[in-house]
Order: sequence, then structure tokens, then C-alpha cells
Amino acid sequence: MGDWLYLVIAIAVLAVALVVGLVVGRARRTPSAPPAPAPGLRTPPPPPAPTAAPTAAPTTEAPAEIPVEAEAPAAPAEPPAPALERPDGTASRLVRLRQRLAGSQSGLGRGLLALLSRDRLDEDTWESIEDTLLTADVGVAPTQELVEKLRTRLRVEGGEDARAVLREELLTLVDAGMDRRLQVSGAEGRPGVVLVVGVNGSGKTTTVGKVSRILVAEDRTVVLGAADTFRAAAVEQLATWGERVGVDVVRGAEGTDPASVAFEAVKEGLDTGADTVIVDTAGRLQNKAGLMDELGKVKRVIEKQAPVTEVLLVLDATTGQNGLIQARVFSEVVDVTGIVLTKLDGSAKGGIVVQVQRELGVPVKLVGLGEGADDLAPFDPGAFVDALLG
Ligand SMILES: Nc1nc2c(ncn2[C@@H]2O[C@H](COP(=O)(O)OP(=O)(O)OP(=O)(O)O)[C@@H](O)[C@H]2O)c(=O)[nH]1
Repeated sequence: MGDWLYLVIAIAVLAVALVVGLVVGRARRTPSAPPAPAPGLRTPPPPPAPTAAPTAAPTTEAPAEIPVEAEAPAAPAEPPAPALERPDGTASRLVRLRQRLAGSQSGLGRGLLALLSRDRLDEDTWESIEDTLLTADVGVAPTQELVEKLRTRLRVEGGEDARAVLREELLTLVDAGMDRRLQVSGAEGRPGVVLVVGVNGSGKTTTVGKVSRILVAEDRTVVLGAADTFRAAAVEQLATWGERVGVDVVRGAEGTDPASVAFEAVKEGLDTGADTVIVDTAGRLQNKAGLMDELGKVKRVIEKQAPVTEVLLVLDATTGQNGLIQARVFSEVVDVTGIVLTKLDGSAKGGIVVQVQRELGVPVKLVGLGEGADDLAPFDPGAFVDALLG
């Protein structure tokens, strides 16, 4: 009986120990509840449960197909459309370019004023005045005229206001009365057509691009015709000018007949109701007959659809007498209606304005004053003479 009692007690103790052990073990495995967040604080969302990395089962079978969505490469993002440039408006352009003009031309006026302000205007001084004018490319006849007038006026009126007298006479020489407006509008619902001519390297293509920016700044719609098909780079250059301001450029492959490109450009201008079509041309000056053939044909073909409203001759101001000879040839081949004098920023020879107007009887309408996209300004005689006088 005593043995049985010991056995029952031992079994009971064991059973209790087993139950206690089980309860403690479960309590350790059960995570405790997170503490309640303090009032006013936001608990960050729990991090996403990590997904198990797919384990590639070593198998000889073909790999299971991966869902298309997961496998398909992301669609290539559309390249962002290039932002269109907003060209300089006329007012800010003029202020900036006047300063540049003054910087390049002030030597001539300052030189003349220094000579005219001498106490005694002897023959040597007048000779120096003539030399200064000739060096600035004013030309022989205009120089003689100016010197004669200055001599007379200063003798009669005295030399107190030499600057005012010189300003007036220079203005007369530059001919402030000429009509310098660009004819960029057509009639009867047709676009204005501007034909741009000149020898290679004078700045034709650049001028076409710059003029288109002036028109875009005035909210006009423009089409460009890259009829300088002689040089592929010129076509590319014009395409870039057009892209920058969102202007359509009609182009042909290298060697295409320039007249057909000009025709297509004007046709597009008509079809789209553009305000102005500007046609760049190749200026090969191989011989006058060839040039006449080429430009004559371009003009004739354009005029089947709309009259040419402006023929701009582009001249490089740094080429002096050479530029004048070219100007003469072009004006015999086409009816030039306006001159664009480029690279005036790189030349102190602003006097070329006077000579070229005299030679051709056509006004300088625009001046190029740098390689920047908006470095082209309408020619303003008053501002020009003021720039000369410094
Ligand atoms: N400094 C200065 N450079 C200019 C000006 N106008 C044009 N140029 C530069 O002159 C060079 C020739 O200009 P283009 O427009 O290619 O000349 P182009 O007459 O069209 O010549 P082709 O395309 O060969 O027919 C370029 O490097 C222009 O940046 C200007 O007013 N000032």
C-alpha cells in the first residue's frame, strides 16, 4: 500500500511539471502585442513583407514561362519634345544691339570729332578727315561730298557745334528718308515671299534663320524653304534654325533643283495659310549667266503661285570693295529690294552702308551684329549715326 502511494505521488508531480513546462514554452513563442502608439504620433506603416526570392529549381525541363508583365521591358519613354525658344522681342533686341553697334563703330566718329575740334582746320587736317572716312569704307564720292559740306558749314557757322553739324551731314549721307520696312506680307490671302540671295559665306542661311525669329517674335507664321541644295550642311543648318522656333522647313535632297524646293515651300505656305515664306538660295557666283539662270528660275517658279515681295541681298561688311562688286552682280541678276549687311560687329567699316546704298539705290534694311540667334536688327539711320559718334 505504501509503495502504491509513493507511485501515485510521483506520477502526480510529473504531470504537474509537464503541464507547467508546456504553458511556459507557449508563452515564450507568442509575440507580445505592440505598444499602443503615443497619442499624436503616427505609426509608420509596417514595411512590406519580404517576398521570398524565387528559387530556380534545378530542372532539365524548359523553364516555366514568366508572366509577360513581369518580363516585358518598360516601354521606352517618349523623348521630351524640345522646348521652343522664344526669340527676343524688338525692344530688348534693339537696346542690346545698339550698344554692340556703338562698340564696333565708335572709332570712326571719335576720330572725325577729334579732327574737327582742332583749333585750326588746315589742309592737313582735312586730308586726315578724308583718310578717316575712306578707311571706314564710306567711298570716294560720298567722302568728297561730306568734306565739302563740312568745310562750308564750319566756315559759315563756326566750329562750336561741330558734333551737331557732323551728325546732320552723316544722316544725310546715310539717307534717313529711305523706306526700310521689310515687305513680308502678301496680298489676297497669299503669303509674303522673301527671297534671300548672296554669295556663300556672306551669312545668308544665318540671316534667314534670324529673320524668321523676328517674325515669330511678332506672332507671324513662317515657312522656310531650304533652296540652297548645293550644300547639304546649309539645309541642315536651316532645319535647326526652324526647329528651334517651331517653324516648318521645306527641304530637298542634296542636288535637288533649288527651284522645286522654292516652289514646294511657297505651296506649303499657301496650303497652311502662313504669313511669310522665306527662301534661302545657293549663291554660287561661278559666272553671271549661271547665277542669272538659277535665281531667275527660282523667282519665276515662285511667282507661279505668289509674287516675291522682298529680295534681300546679304553682304558681308568685312569684305569691303569685294562685297560691292558682288552686290553689283546680284543686283543685275535679280531685282534687289533690300540689303542685309552682316558681320558689322566684326568690322569698323560701317561706311559701307553709305557706299552700297549709293551703288544699288537700295536701302540697307537689316544689320547683322553677331553670331547669336537674335543678333540681327532693323537698320535705323539715327541710331547708326549716334553709334558712329559714340
Ligand atoms: N560675327 C558675325 N558672324 C555672322 C553674322 N552673320 C553670319 N555670321 C557667321 O557667318 C558664317 C557664315 O554664315 P552662313 O549663314 O552659313 O553663310 P551662307 O551665306 O549661308 O553660306 P552658305 O551656307 O555656304 O551659302 C557663320 O559662321 C555665321 O555664324 C554676323 O552678323 N556677325
